[in-house]
Amino acid sequence: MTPILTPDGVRQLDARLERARLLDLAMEDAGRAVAAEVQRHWPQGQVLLLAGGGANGGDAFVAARHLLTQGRAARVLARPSTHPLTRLNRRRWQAVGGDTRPLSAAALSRAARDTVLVDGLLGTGFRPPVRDTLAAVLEAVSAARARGVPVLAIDLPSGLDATRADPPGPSVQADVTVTFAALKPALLFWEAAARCGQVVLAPLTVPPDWLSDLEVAAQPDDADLAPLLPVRSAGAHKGVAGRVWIVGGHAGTVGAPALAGLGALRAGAGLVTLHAAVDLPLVTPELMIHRHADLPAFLAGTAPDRRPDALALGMGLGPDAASLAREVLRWQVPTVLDADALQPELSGHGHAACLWTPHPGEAARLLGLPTPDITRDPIGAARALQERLGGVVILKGGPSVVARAGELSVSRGGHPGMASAGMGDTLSGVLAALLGQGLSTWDAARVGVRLHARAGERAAEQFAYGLGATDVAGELGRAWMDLRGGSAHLPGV
Ligand SMILES: NC(=O)C1=CN([C@@H]2O[C@H](COP(=O)(O)OP(=O)(O)OC[C@H]3O[C@@H](n4cnc5c(N)ncnc54)[C@H](OP(=O)(O)O)[C@@H]3O)[C@@H](O)[C@H]2O)[C@@H](O)CC1
Ligand SMILES: Nc1ncnc2c1ncn2[C@@H]1O[C@H](COP(=O)(O)OP(=O)(O)O)[C@@H](O)[C@H]1O
Repeated sequence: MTPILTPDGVRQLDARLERARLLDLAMEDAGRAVAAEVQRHWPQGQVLLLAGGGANGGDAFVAARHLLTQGRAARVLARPSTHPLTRLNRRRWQAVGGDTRPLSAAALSRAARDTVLVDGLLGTGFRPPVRDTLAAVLEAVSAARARGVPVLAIDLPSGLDATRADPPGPSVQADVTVTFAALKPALLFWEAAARCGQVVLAPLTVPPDWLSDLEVAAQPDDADLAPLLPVRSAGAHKGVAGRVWIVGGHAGTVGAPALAGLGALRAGAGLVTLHAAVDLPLVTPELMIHRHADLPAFLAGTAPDRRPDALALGMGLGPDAASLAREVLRWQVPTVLDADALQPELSGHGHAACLWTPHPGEAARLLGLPTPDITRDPIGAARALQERLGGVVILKGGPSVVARAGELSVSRGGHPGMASAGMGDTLSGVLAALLGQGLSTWDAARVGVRLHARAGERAAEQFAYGLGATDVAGELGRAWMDLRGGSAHLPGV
């Protein structure tokens, strides 16, 4: 029987051939980018490339060919492959005189001396746990690195699951990771990111629609955020620069609202008032402090024209936080809900100008999940929180994820020293200040987390260890100028 293509069949075949051609071009781009980074970071000496059976291994063969033709001593240790493009690039490598030996832990240990190692074993197609003899190979890579052999990972270090923020088992520690087309969660978050070393994002010359229907999150540059910063006109007075309330504090946690107030002040709020049922410390004389014998009655009785432009509620507020939150949510004023106000019973009571700011523990409480489920997949968790709570959600961490309906953003920067008590309180004040100066909830969230992270980076230059929330608040003004592009000069001033 002889097969015949219908007109539709001809068109489908054309589309398949075009896709195959694009995949070949993409692998060529990927391997070329890897070779370029090897040349840039380690311009001398031998290069030993490890090729797994999938397309990650194909990238290694392409890189080896480019390195060899550029005069570098390159060798490949490879797993058998059934992947057509990987097999094609293995033949192309051999056609330029390239040498391939079978991969084993023993062969790797013998060869990995006075060389640069390129890890093309497992990429985005890896599903944990590591099986076969690969676990021993990963150990041999670690042993080589411990002897001082530098490691460059292709797309992501082998053993990491691209979709997860935590290493699922043993994985390669890379000095440099060259990734393609877009960042993956493993390259961004917590411990997995720490395995990647310096991350280089290499573009691929693929059609624009290659990623557009896949992309779920974006990481804004400072230049994207700078135009969103509020600008104070020359004739401004304190009444037009945002009247912000901070509602928080309880016996034992009176510092939390004070830190939020400081954050609000340093983020440019014109008038910041703290409302509490207990005495708050006057650590910042610019803040106005009101103690209320009956805080619920005070909030319930606040007439619409006395309400603030924005508020943050929950920092150290104690067990009444959820009922107080319900009261202020009725006002429909831009509101940051943090800490004690992050209770599951508030689901369905929010509004569009509501900004929820859980850390992973609070996110776990809101979603009724164990905390490791949140830290394993911060992007998925932020999306689930937003769907449940509405408005905009910031899932705090290193880095933080910002979610609104249908859109996700991952912040840049920050510092591990920011993992200290009170840091989130300062952020809630910053966010309330930005809302009070007229930013939308989405813009306030993205600008606020970046401003806070940048201030943390700056403060860490002085107090890398033992970083405190007040140190970070003190750097907010300089962080603001950094985001603006280094200029203290405001338009029209
Ligand atoms: N992003 C882009 O646009 C581009 C991406 N590109 C590249 O493609 C890569 C993805 O390639 P991919 O899909 O072929 O998968 P890949 O990561 O090589 O893994 C498959 C191999 O791993 C093995 N394996 C799996 N699980 C395992 C386990 N538990 N334990 C042990 N082994 C296991 C599996 O073995 P098998 O199951 O077949 O026995 C198979 O051999 C991507 O990371 C990037 O480098 C560029 O080429 C071009 C543009
Ligand atoms: N490792 C880290 N890298 C970057 N930022 C971090 C890191 N750890 C914590 N942060 C930031 O510090 C803040 C901590 O907030 P949170 O846990 O709510 O503190 P608290 O409840 O004590 O005020 C968040 O904004 C978070 O993004």
